[in-house]
This record gives sequence, structure tokens and C-alpha cells, in this order.
Amino acid sequence: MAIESTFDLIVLGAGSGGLAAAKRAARHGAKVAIVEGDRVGGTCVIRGCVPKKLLVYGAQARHQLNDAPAYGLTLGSVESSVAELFRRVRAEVDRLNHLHLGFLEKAGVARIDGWGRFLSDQCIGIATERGGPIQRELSAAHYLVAVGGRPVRPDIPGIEHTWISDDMFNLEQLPKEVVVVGAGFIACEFACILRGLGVEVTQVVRGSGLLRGFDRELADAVLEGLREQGIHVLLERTVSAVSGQPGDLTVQMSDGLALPCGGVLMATGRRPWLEGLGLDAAGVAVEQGRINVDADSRTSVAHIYAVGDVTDRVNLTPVAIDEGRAFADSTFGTRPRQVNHDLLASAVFSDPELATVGLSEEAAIDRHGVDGVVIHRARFRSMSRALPATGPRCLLKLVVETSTDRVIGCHMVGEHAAEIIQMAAIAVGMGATKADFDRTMALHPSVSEEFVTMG
Ligand SMILES: Cc1cc2nc3c(=O)[nH]c(=O)nc-3n(C[C@H](O)[C@H](O)[C@H](O)COP(=O)(O)OP(=O)(O)OC[C@H]3O[C@@H](n4cnc5c(N)ncnc54)[C@H](O)[C@@H]3O)c2cc1C
Ligand SMILES: NC(=O)c1ccc[n+]([C@@H]2O[C@H](COP(=O)([O-])OP(=O)(O)OC[C@H]3O[C@@H](n4cnc5c(N)ncnc54)[C@H](O)[C@@H]3O)[C@@H](O)[C@H]2O)c1
Repeated sequence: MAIESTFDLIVLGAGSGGLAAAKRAARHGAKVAIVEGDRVGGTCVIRGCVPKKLLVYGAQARHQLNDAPAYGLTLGSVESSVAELFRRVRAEVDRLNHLHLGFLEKAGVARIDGWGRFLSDQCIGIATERGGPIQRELSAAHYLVAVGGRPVRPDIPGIEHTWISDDMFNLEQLPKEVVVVGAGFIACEFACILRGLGVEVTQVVRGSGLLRGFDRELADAVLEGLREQGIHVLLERTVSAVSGQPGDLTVQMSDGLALPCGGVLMATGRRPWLEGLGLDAAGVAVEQGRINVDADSRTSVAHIYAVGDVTDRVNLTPVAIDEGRAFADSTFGTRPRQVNHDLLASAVFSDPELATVGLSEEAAIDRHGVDGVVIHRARFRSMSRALPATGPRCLLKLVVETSTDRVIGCHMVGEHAAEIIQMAAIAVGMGATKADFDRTMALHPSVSEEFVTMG
């Protein structure tokens, strides 16, 4: 088979990181091809951030209807069609998929449909089926691996009956009762989406709390909010088996408890998608199931780079995008740069929403000692919940370094937390002190004014 070798860069994977890198490299004048075996857009656009957030809005719309009487609105009968919501979400995903195809064309990036794998460090083969026969061989001066990750599920009897997050976006109907397994981002977000859409949700958590790694007090505030809206959160429980037929399942716990339900979502983490990539053939080193890269996203092979979830650094879309662009700027542009993985803001789109930037109280104490940090907090029911007289309370929290007065952690649980923390991240990134926060005039009435009025 003749090897086509006309490219400066071949990108494997058209998700957040791959698309950003391909377009930026093309803008710098490189001849670029991008290989994608599934739909252009990747996890974020097709089966992650975007359809998830649209479903979050769908669940919120239903909560707002519940609040209507508190504002003097008497609603007649409300017809709810979850099928219609899912149909509209999928239509929006289709629209964005087309948009991304157009962006690639406009950028002059060659699109290659199929699954790529390294045949050597100088050549990539393209197959219609992942791991199937090679139809085309391509080579380039540089390669970028941006193939993302895949959900992982524990190996227990009946696991084939369960859903992963990808499956949730293809549902037509929702069962009355769903069991969600896990305590991370996806478990908390989907537990709230499903609850908002009227499903009875039981969340099974093997540890003693939700959202390990986040500030404990914030994670507990989310737990309280989840329970308040009727999600049954079972802590320190492990699922040992799932049995039954589609739509009529039983989740068996190791302590003997059995939960009947119509569906089970396993939200038990994700892992880089390395199988069938031919990394051995290329000599690319893999460590603990992830591609090992340096600060320039370079793998153990000098002309092969990797960005995004496949490197398992920080698995978020904006990070994958910045890593992809930094690689392209450094390799094909005139201003080399590296990504700063410190001080990343992140959010969990649960209900209540959690958002955070900087160190948790626990991490700050680990680093600076108990006397090295001062904690300021405000816990209250926001004005938007005054008339309905229900709903979660907000928690706003500042972690301040005693010796410098610098705000080293800024955290929030409550309405618009992600929007608020995105802005606070600028101040924290600039090294703002508690005195800077205090000097800022409050904007009243707002939720975030509490950040500048905490004694
Ligand atoms: C349910 C869910 C919700 C999420 N919500 C958020 C959120 O709100 N905010 C946020 O920041 N992040 C969120 N994330 C994480 C975010 O989606 C990922 O961090 C991001 O998509 C990673 O980008 P990537 O480029 O590394 O990989 P991906 O976006 O996964 O793209 C990889 C692409 O490579 C393709 N591919 C794989 N192997 C090959 C091959 N051999 N040849 C060709 N193509 C290949 C895949 O088909 C895929 O299209 C969410 C993830 C999930 C699952
Ligand atoms: N809002 C966002 O930014 C967002 C949303 C979704 C996903 N993401 C990204 O995707 C990544 C993956 O999300 P995720 O929620 O799948 O992973 P996660 O790592 O956040 O959570 C996995 C959860 O599964 C639990 N778990 C693992 N194995 C288990 C087992 N055998 N039995 C029971 N529980 C088990 C873990 O204790 C943990 O609570 C996140 O880390 C994040 O980077 C981000």
C-alpha cells in the first residue's frame, strides 16, 4: 500500500483538543489532516458537556414550574414530554456537529473518516472499524494523539445491563426509578438531571461522601441539596451485581440490600482510550494507563505529541483546548508556550451547582498548616428561594493564606456558581488579597456580593 505523506501534522481524534490543535496549526500555515472514527466534536459536543448542560437546563425548567405558585402564577395542566426534550437536545448536537465540520473545512484541515492507529512511529493506518483492516496509510512530520477517554465500569455480574453516560443521550423514555452508581462529576450531574425530570433516583456511593477531592464542606453542601430534593443517597455501599431484563432490573449490594429499578447508570470514572492505537508500534511510552507527556505535551517519541483526556492530566474541555492550541503555537507558530495547569476553575453542574478555583480548605491546610490559613464563609438561603421558601442554601467560601492575605481558594455551592467563580478566578489568578475582595463594593442584591462582604 502506498503511503500518503503530504502532511505536516496528523491529528488523531476530532474532539476538544484535536479540533483546537488542528485549526490552530492550519492557521499557522501547516498542512493538517484530522482523523476521526466517530462524529466530529468528540465527547464534549456529542456525548458530554453540551448535551449534559442542555439536559440540566431541561431539569431546571421543570423546577421553575414548581416555583410558579410562589410568584402568583396558577398553571393549568402541564404536559411533559421527556422524549421531546431528548429529541431537541440531539437536534442541537447535530447542529453543532455540522458547525464543527464547517469550521474544519474553512480552516483548510483535511478530514479523514476512520479509526487511526500507528503502524510505526512514521506511519498511521486508517481502518473503517476500530482495529479492523487498514484501508489507507498516511505519514506526517508530526503526530498529535487526542483520542480522549472512555467510561469504565466495574467487572460485576450483569454489568452489561447497565448504562454508561454515552447511553443517556440516546434514551427515548426514562424509567420511573434509576440507580446511579458513583460520587463524581457525572454521577452527581445525572442524579440531578434525572431527579429534575421526575425520576426517583437512588445514588449509590462507595465512600463516605460525594465529590472526593473537592472542598469537604462544599461536597457536603451538595449532598444536603441532593437529599433535600429527594435523591436517596446511600453512602458506603458497593454494588455487587445487577440482574433482570432491560427496564426491570435489580441492583444487588454487597450488604444484601436489593434495589429494584428501571435503569442503572454506572458513573464510575473514565480512562484514556489507548486500546488499538498501536502505541507499541510507535514506541510511545504509556504509564499507568495514560500517555506520558512533558510540559510541551511531547510523548517519549520526539515528533509524537498527546493532549487532552488521553494524557489524564486535568480532564476538562477548556484544558484539552488550551493544550491543543499551545502545542500548535509552539510547533508551528512563532511563540512557544506551555499550559498552566494550576489554578483551574471547575464546576459540577449538579443542583445545587458547585464551582471552585484554587485550594480546598483541606489542601490549603496540608500545604500551609492550620495556622497558615484563615477560612471565611457565608451560608444562606438566597433571595430567589425566599418566596418559594424551599430549595438548597448557598455556601460561599474563601480560603486565605494568613501570611500574605492572598485568597488561595474561592468556592461556591449555589445558583450560578459556575458563572460567578469563572469571574472570581481572574482575581484569584492575579493574586488578589482578602483586602482586595473587601475593598470591592458589593453589587446588591446578588448572591456573589457575599464574597466581598465576609467580615
Ligand atoms: C458526560 C460528560 C460530561 C462532561 N461535562 C464536562 C463539562 O461540563 N465541562 C468540561 O470542561 N468537561 C466536561 N467533560 C469532559 C470533557 O468532555 C473532556 O475532558 C473533553 O472532551 C476531552 O477532550 P479530548 O479532545 O481529550 O477528547 P474527546 O473530546 O473525547 O475526543 C476524542 C475523539 O477521538 C476520537 N477517537 C478515539 N480514538 C480514535 C482513533 N483511534 N482514531 C480516530 N479517532 C479516534 C473519539 O471518537 C473522539 O471523538 C464531560 C465528559 C463527560 C463524559
Ligand atoms: N462538569 C464537568 O466539568 C464535568 C462533568 C462530567 C465529567 N467531567 C470530567 O470527566 C471525568 C470523569 O467523570 P466521572 O464522574 O466518570 O469520574 P470521577 O472520577 O469524577 O468519578 C468517578 C466516581 O466513581 C467512583 N467509583 C469508581 N469505581 C467504582 C466502583 N467500582 N464502584 C463504585 N464507585 C466507583 C469513584 O469513587 C468516583 O466517585 C471527571 O473527572 C471530569 O474530569 C467533568
